[in-house]
Amino acid sequence: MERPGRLLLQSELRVRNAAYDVSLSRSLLTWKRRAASPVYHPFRPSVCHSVPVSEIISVREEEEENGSRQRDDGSWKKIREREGKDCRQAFTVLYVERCQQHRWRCAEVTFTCSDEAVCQHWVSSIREQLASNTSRPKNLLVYINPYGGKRQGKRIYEQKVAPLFTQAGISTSVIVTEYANHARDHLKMEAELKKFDGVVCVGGDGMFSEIIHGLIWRTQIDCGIDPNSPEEALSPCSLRIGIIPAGSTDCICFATVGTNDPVTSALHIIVGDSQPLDVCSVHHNSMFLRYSVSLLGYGFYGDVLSDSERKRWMGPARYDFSGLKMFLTHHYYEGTVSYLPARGIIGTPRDATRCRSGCVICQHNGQLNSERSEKYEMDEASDSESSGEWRTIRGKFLAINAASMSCACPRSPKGLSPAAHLADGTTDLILVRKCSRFNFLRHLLRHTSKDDQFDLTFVEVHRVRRFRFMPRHCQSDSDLELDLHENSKRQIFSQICKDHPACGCAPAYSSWNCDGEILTHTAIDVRVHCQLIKLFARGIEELPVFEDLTNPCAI
Ligand SMILES: CCCCCCCCCCCCC/C=C/[C@@H](O)[C@H](COP(=O)(O)O)NC(=O)CCCCCCCCCCCCCCC
Ligand SMILES: Nc1ncnc2c1ncn2[C@@H]1O[C@H](COP(=O)(O)OP(=O)(O)O)[C@@H](O)[C@H]1O
Ligand SMILES: [Ca+2]
Repeated sequence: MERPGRLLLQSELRVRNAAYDVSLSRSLLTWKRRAASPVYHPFRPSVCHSVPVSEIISVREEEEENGSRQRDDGSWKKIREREGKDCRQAFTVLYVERCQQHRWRCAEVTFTCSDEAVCQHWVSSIREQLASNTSRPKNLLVYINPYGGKRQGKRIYEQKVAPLFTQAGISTSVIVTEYANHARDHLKMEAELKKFDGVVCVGGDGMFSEIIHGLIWRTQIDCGIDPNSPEEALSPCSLRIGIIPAGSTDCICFATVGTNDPVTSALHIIVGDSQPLDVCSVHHNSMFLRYSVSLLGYGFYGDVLSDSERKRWMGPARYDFSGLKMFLTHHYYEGTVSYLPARGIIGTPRDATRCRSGCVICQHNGQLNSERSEKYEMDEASDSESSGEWRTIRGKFLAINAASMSCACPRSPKGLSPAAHLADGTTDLILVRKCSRFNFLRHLLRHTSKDDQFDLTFVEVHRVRRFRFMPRHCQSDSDLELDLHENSKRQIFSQICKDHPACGCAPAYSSWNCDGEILTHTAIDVRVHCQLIKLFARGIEELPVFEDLTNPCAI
């Protein structure tokens, strides 16, 4: 918590009929109960509270009449003045309150005072402080996917989010999508982005993917950069994106906020949080395919996704069903993975430290990255490939996963790569080699326990800036790329193929799961773009372990 600093206002006000010393500085609003009796009272509520000004949602004027509070719409005041009743002026401050498991709630406290001028002064001073905070959004462009998750996107937004935005004085322009890629194309071609301070995505990871595709594309076009080029340094997007979770996995929200809760996300948007995020670009033979921010998975996660798309009617449970099915199917995939290890950075995928709010590793590596790209711009030797840093692994794999963030989600609260960072310019490449069902189950189960899922002989993990994958069936004739249709026909064929090892594995063709979307090509080149986008989030907050000594109440 910040130090209180110079006081802007200090008054004696009442909260629920008790006298409080209330003070406001640029950083803190504090209310401290006046010592009425020195006798210890076990049931007396906490006597001192303080809220960072940055976490005040809004302030509203109220009036209190004989103990019953009324919202001030002017009419009450006139009647009261006419009748000459004894009234007190009041104002209510709405602020962020932290609950369990990283959830935030909107709490409120009402202060009363007998002097109208004092009350007005308080309201205007708090409003002034809020208005001086330039990181808060005033106009938002909201896209709702009515079709994602349990199809509750519209209801979630209207009931839980819109009232909070109204209270915080945020104006919105809301678009309920009518078809897939509606939001992406609207952002690419139509949206008047200058009018907005941010974009809100109500939906799952797939919907978020649409939003970033629209926004990144539009930003590059506006900056005169070719968004298709695999070698171009992309220009970062200035508009922040807020995620209101209303999908099936919602791992981007979970990994950046710590919970999948629409009210918590709305509050992070209102207070104007900012969290940069790495984005991977995926190309096939220099042709742009897609961007990814969470999981790029070939093999197991690709197959789970392909299979689950046909079971959308099951809702989020489709992933468990298809997960079990693909686990039992136990296919392996042959191919070559090449990667460029991330050099000069701090942090490894096996670290015990986690990416948390204000992560110093992200700050350090992000800085390093911008210095590197400046250097490379001046220096022609930007192709690290020529300097021979690339490494190549040929083999048989059950899964090839690249996690640009932890991919924590309710199914696996620590995620696919628990030590991955949101904004360090790298992705964690996880290779699960062909092994028995029993061993693969051990690996999967460790995603849900404290045990290290990488501490197994058939699993390896590398922190990389770039990687490539070439499936074996493309190596002989890479021009003969199979389209999705042919791919699935071959998969059926491979299931009945008798020519596979005795352990029960069947060699097969898979597809890439790219943030929940299936890629149309299997041979891909992936490159991480450090901190290309920003979210209305702050990363997962560290849970407090001891009393904060800078809290004025604790002194
Ligand atoms: C035995 C239990 C094993 C639990 C293993 C859990 C690992 C979960 C890691 C999940 C990483 C998720 C990364 C995010 C992907 C999303 O972009 C993407 C799209 O999200 P959206 O629908 O919101 O748009 N979601 C997905 O691709 C879903 C992946 C879900 C995978 C679930 C796998 C379940 C495996 C169950 C195996 C059961 C074996 C049981 C044997 C007795
Ligand atoms: N109005 C719509 N109708 C059909 N599909 C849509 C619509 N709007 C978005 N989509 C698509 O729905 C898919 C799933 O959306 P998402 O919000 O990620 O839900 P889920 O987490 O359940 O997959 C995405 O691929 C997105 O492009
Ligand atoms: Ca990263």
